[in-house]
Amino acid sequence: MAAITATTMRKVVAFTLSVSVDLLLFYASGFAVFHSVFGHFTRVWLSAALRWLALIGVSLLTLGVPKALLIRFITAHSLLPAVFETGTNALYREESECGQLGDVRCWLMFSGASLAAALFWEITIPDTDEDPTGKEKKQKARVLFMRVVRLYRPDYLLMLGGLVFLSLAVICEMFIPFYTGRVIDILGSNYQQNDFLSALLFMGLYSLGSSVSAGCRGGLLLCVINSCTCRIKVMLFEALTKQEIGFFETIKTGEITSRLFKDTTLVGKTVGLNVNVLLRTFLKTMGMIYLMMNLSWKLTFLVLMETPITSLLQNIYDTHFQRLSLAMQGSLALANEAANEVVSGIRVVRSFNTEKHEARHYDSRLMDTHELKTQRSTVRAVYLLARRLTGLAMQVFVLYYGRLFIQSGQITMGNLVSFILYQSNLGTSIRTLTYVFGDMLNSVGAAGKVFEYLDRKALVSTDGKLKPDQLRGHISFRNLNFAYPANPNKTVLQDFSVELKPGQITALVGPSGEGKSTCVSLLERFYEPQDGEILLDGEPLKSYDHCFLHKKISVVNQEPVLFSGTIRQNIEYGLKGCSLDEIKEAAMKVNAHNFIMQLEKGYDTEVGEGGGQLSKSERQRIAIARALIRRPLVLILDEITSSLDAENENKIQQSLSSIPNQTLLVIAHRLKTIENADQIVVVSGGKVKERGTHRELMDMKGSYYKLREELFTEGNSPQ
Ligand SMILES: Nc1ncnc2c1ncn2[C@@H]1O[C@H](COP(=O)(O)OP(=O)(O)OP(=O)(O)O)[C@@H](O)[C@H]1O
Repeated sequence: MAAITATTMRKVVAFTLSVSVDLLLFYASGFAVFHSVFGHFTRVWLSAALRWLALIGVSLLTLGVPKALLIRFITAHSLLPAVFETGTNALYREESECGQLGDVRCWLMFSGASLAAALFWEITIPDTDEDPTGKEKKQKARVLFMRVVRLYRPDYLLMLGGLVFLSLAVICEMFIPFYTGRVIDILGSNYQQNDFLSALLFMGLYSLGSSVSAGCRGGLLLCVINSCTCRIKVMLFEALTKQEIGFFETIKTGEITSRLFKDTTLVGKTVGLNVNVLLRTFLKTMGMIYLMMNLSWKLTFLVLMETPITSLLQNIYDTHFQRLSLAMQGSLALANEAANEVVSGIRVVRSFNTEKHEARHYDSRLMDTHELKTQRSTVRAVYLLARRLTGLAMQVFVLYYGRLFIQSGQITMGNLVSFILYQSNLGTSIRTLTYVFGDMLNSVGAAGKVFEYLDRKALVSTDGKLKPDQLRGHISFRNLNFAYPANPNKTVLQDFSVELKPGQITALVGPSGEGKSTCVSLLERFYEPQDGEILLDGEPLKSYDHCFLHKKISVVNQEPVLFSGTIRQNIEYGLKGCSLDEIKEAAMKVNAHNFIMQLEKGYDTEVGEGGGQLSKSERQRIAIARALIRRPLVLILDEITSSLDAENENKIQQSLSSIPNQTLLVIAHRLKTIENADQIVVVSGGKVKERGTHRELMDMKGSYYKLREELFTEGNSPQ
């Protein structure tokens, strides 16, 4: 407490001392005697230097080494009168009222302007000493921005048209307040019909020009934005589909979809919308400042003093608003996740009678969002209040000085009206500039995330080129060691070696979770093993062409996945130009033709989302038909029999065993189904525990034998 009081006291002393010293020097420099000794400009600049030295000295003595912001304020405060005076004289060949100094109103005005300038400096130019990464960040943002601009290349012509209309709209818009003031002047003084009509005509023409150009600008630029956004989305989608499976397991689906939907839209906006607004507002601001200077340069200076304060307010507001918006998005995503989970698992919710619990859970998540929304609205309300107050204060100043200038004949009433109209537009423009600049940095951030995915090279490469005319289908797993990317510390396969011979059936059996399906994933090249390799006809799997390989190797998984569309589309999935006869032949092999023909639209029946309108067995048979129609050289069936009844299982087994020279890999729990396999491999703890034919393994009385015994005693008769 005592420390706080001492610090406060020191600050009060420093402030009082500084104001006294500064005012003393400020008044002293106005004395006529100094004027006669040094001349006008020498006196002004000497006073500036003395005040700077004195203020820095006082700060050093009372507060220690002053902070950067304070030094900036002192510098601006000391030098501004001299700069202002010199500038006024150079531009208008006259001495300003403030040039005489010694006027406390001038002192206050310059203090306000200096504070504003120092704050503006603080916001716009980060201290590179304090923030060494600032420069790097800016450089990165610039590179990203240019990359986004290049994405617009196909639409450059449309964009150019949009920019031409943008400039026209701004130019026309700028003259409307000017002619409004002119009409007031004509009405107020001795009325001249011709002048009045011509002013009205010009006003009408400029309004029309501005509206037409603004419409064309908006239309053209929206076209550009839409086409670019669409292009980026497709590019990103393509890049995503090329990523390895591990990528999708380590990154949340929400993050991927957010980049695909939200960030791409933001990137599209970056150039199209923000640059449009930025350019338009910048041109308008410059034009307005020019016209305002012509109406009254003194009032313009006064109005411009508001700029840094507005920017500071906007900056503070944007920071808080964005922070809360981000938190709100996260909390909304959690609430949506809770709702989605319940909707998709509604059967479980109903059977466990947890409707009320889930409703409360959803409510609590929504309350978090609600709280954040309230905070965000409060921040906005405070910001709007502060902004209105600043604007109001400036309007009062302009009216006060405007009245003085009208009285002294420096400005007409119409000019003041035009000026006030420009002033309110200028405030909006400056706020827009600050906002758009921040928003553009945001969009560039989003672009960074999009490019990160676009540039990402899949860890499992698909660059293989090998496409031999003849392939036997001999697969060798050689000393594989593998851990999933999502769980790199757990080795799933250890020194795993197995041969799959052409024309033979190999069965992988073993307890659950021991690594059987992992072999299939590696064979499909979903992942890259950390050690060892998989060879197809003696060549590493990765050297084969991606398309070629997946035509030769087909997989039917435990959980068959169908896509919305017809049965026909699902069977011929990924193949071009399949005839209906081929589709029917594949369906017959898996005993699916009969049930398909009983459906109202036969092969053109829609299967619904994820094949939801079919039973699990029907889905499974269509999935097998989808694999068989490709006539694969290597067919992998991962636990497909669990959802098939005995009749379908027999039929499918007959069909599969009648395909000559096919390498068949079967993973099965129902050991009956694999008794006829040429080779049975027992997998345990990611290693090959036993291998041999059914007879050999039964005679060994090892793991395979035990497995059958267990299944038998559990009532799951292997026979
Ligand atoms: N995508 C994954 N990411 C991380 N770990 C995984 C992944 N898939 C499987 N695992 C783990 O790898 C181990 C082997 O799984 P795998 O699916 O190969 O077993 P499985 O023998 O086929 O079992 P099941 O007979 O039940 O299908 C398990 O411990 C499992 O938890």
